[in-house]
Amino acid sequence: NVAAVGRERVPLWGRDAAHIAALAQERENARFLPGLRLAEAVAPTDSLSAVHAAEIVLCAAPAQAVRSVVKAASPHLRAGTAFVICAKGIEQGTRAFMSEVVAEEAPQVEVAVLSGPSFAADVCKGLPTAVTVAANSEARAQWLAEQLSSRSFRLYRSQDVRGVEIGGAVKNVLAIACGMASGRGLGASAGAALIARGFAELTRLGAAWGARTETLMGLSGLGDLVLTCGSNQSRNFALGEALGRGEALSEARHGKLAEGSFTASALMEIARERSVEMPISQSVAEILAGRIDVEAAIEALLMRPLRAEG
Ligand SMILES: NC(=O)C1=CN([C@@H]2O[C@H](COP(=O)(O)OP(=O)(O)OC[C@H]3O[C@@H](n4cnc5c(N)ncnc54)[C@H](O)[C@@H]3O)[C@@H](O)[C@H]2O)C=CC1
Ligand SMILES: O=C(CO)COP(=O)(O)O
Repeated sequence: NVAAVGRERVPLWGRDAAHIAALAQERENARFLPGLRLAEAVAPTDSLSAVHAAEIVLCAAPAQAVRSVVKAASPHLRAGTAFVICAKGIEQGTRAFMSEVVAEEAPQVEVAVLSGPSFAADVCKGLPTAVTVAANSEARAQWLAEQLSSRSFRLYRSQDVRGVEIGGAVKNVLAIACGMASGRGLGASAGAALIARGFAELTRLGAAWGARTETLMGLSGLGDLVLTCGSNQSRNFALGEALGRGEALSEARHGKLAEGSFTASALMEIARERSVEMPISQSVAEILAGRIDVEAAIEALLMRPLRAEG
């Protein structure tokens, strides 16, 4: 809907023809965003060829599906199209960041990343939100910020593509840990400690990839971490909370997408490769893999050797 502000027609592609037809008819997505109407200009379509005419394409598929979607869209994408990744995650198996996936599958486009604290429902209701858009060139990032900003949806520009995608991927894993602490009833102080120590992990990983401190401390890093770790409106937090209450992983998802649960293992692999210590994220990955339970993970974190802060 934000992309529709000031535009006459914005195609919205989805893979499920029946769902797209229902969306076009009802002008509401009752499952994901109940009660929120699609903007007039949004034109649902099940034809990927719609991307051909676009100057800007926003890709909001789940991270593990981005490669297949981009591969299918690639023949229709023109050279120089601004391809804006909205997914937050790292690809399992290849351990690739989303910008790498897009560069491999559609080398003709100009990749950008949009990320930051923004629950879809808040954005759709027109509540004030601010996020970061990163592109390799300053001019491209500025142009995208101008094209996509509205009064309530403010875009800050950046050239730190990797820093922005690291923040989005890591905060989801950390939100699962914060949810677990909440589900276990560990209290608000423990939640704050997890956010601060989690941010130290995010910063260490970012530094290993040359991310800028301003990026990690900005909207797409600390900003999104605070949002996602502090509200069970977050699906990652809600998954952790359910696990913390003792639900099995198979039930705890409640049919919702929790990106951190798919990114955790790949995150641990890239952290290990670059010798980055990430004990909280590691605990989440091990719990999700069924190697330890929540109680054992808490015990292990509390018994870690005392060290200097940093
Ligand atoms: N919902 C939110 O508040 C925000 C979500 N994001 C990110 O956007 C990405 C997508 O999240 P949501 O839209 O919330 O998820 P969602 O679960 O609400 O919707 C995902 C959509 O992708 C479709 N899909 C799933 N697999 C697909 C495939 N293989 N090919 C094509 N389509 C496929 C589903 O049918 C569904 O329509 C995630 O990476 C998430 O982290 C980013 C910012 C905010
Ligand atoms: O990324 C988000 C908000 O910025 C959405 O968080 P969840 O995917 O955990 O719901």
